[in-house]
Amino acid sequence: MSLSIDHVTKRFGQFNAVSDLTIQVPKGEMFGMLGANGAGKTTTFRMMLGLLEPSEGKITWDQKKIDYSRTSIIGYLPEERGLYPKLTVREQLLYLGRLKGMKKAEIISSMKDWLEKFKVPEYETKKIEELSKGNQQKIQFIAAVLHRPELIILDEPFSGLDPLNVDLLKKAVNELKNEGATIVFSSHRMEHVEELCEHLCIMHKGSPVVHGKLKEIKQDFGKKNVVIRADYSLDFLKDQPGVTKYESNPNGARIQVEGMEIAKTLFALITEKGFVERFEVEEPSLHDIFVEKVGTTYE
Ligand SMILES: Nc1ncnc2c1ncn2[C@@H]1O[C@H](COP(=O)(O)OP(=O)(O)OP(=O)(O)O)[C@@H](O)[C@H]1O
Repeated sequence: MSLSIDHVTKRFGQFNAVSDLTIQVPKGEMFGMLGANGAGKTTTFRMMLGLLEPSEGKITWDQKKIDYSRTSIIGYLPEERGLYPKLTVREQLLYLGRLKGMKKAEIISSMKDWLEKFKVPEYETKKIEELSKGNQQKIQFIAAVLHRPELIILDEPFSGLDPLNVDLLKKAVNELKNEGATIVFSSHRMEHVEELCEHLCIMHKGSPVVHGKLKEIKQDFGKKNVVIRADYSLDFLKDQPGVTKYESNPNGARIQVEGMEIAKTLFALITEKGFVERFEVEEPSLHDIFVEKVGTTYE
């Protein structure tokens, strides 16, 4: 069972919001959709949910088309948060849980459980309008997963949350994944995706520019970053063959190299020169990969 997006294009008039996107999300995995504003993430999600019809291609879950309005296997956190300000958290979740076919006792028990996880059990009787924006977002997340859906689609779930709440939410999505849910989420922040996902796609102007397994994407890229700390200038390494980027800083330098062999050469060169406090070879970041592929920075 998997979510399959097969050569999907979405046009609004002459404009391609999504162009020839093909993605497979295996069951039980966490998939990250990255992209700057307007890259096409929300449009892709709306098509996944059946809220928009692709202009070309098809999207299926377990080989069937999804109809969000008639199924409870999906949980969706939309980008535009939509809760009723005058209702209490309990009333709001009872209402939304019933729409998903849940019984009152189930809703109450699941709600208490989630409010406890988010460390806000006292919110049950508070009105939505009394909560801060970030806390309303937690309630909306609870609304999306209350009924334990198989497929969870979260549009920018981390945006607007403080670091503590980002951590609570990461814990929550990991827990849902460990229980078997398939999770797709979008983010502007590469580090969230690097930390949480096995598979990812970076969208740029409607097209997938980096796509696949995080580990393989990094391996295939080949290049590595060498981080060196030393109390003398490392500028002599700048023009070494195989050095593709050189950034010095007050404590040393961060150098992009073509591969491990070049890193070893740099190591030999600097140990000849003097004492090295730190020499570390790191995997390239998604940001490095994106910049290389698209020739521009992501933000
Ligand atoms: N209904 C629509 N009619 C016309 N253009 C649209 C429509 N919906 C989206 N677009 C355009 O499609 C492009 C992709 O939008 P989308 O909302 O999918 O991007 P996104 O990656 O989710 O961006 P953000 O991070 O800002 O939410 C944008 O240029 C947007 O203006």
